[in-house]
Amino acid sequence: MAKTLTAADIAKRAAAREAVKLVESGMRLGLGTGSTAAWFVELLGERIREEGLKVTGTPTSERTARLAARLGVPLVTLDEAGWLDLTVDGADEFDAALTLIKGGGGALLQEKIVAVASDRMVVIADETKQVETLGAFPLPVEIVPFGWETTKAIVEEMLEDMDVDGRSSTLRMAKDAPYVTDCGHYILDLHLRRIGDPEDLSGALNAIPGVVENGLFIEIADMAVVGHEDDTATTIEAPDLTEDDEH
Ligand SMILES: O=C[C@H](O)[C@H](O)[C@H](O)COP(=O)(O)O
Repeated sequence: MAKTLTAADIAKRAAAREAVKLVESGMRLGLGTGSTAAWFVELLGERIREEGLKVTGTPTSERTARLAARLGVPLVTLDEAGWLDLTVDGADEFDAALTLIKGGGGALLQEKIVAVASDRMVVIADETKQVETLGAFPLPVEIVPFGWETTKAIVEEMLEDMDVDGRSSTLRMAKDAPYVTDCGHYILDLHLRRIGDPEDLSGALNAIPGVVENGLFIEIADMAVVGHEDDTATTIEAPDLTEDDEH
């Protein structure tokens, strides 16, 4: 029996359906992670099967790799691809500048590596992800397991000097043990409520030795495709990207 789609599923699928139209034969694609990106992979698989579209996919997580393989999307690693034409991925929040919070599904590090190695990054999301100011969604930060409690304390101390409203953080758990990313790291979720200066915060986080990467994607997305519950989608271009196509 076919699964009944929720309003959110319809909106996510609408965004993915619009984004999959951007794919042309011969493209090397970056494949995002999460429930919205999964719609894109599914619709891409459909085009491959029905139109004989020739593309390669570079997955940003083991989850996406499994899904794409099942749907018949030919997979290559980022190093095999060398560079990507287009990456399509979801987001937990995005603002008018197309600054994103990502990592709710724990894949932020590979997602960022893949996105910056792409000529074009398109974010797909339902309209609930669009915010005026980032920060209601806890900011994921990927950290090294060694000394993680010390790293957590340093991060929280650093937050005292940042333009944010909350300063607590929690180690992400998977049942009774810390959640471990595909790259073997932990994730700290920062409960900031409001991020006044994403660039400042991102720089300060990444300057801490135990921090591997944070979930703020700044000037990486070129376009957002926003899906709506009535099964339509609208697009938003990034306002402030330089002329240079490559990130
Ligand atoms: O780590 C996960 C990714 O950044 C996802 O793209 C993000 O969490 C959005 O996921 P979803 O489309 O399921 O809301």
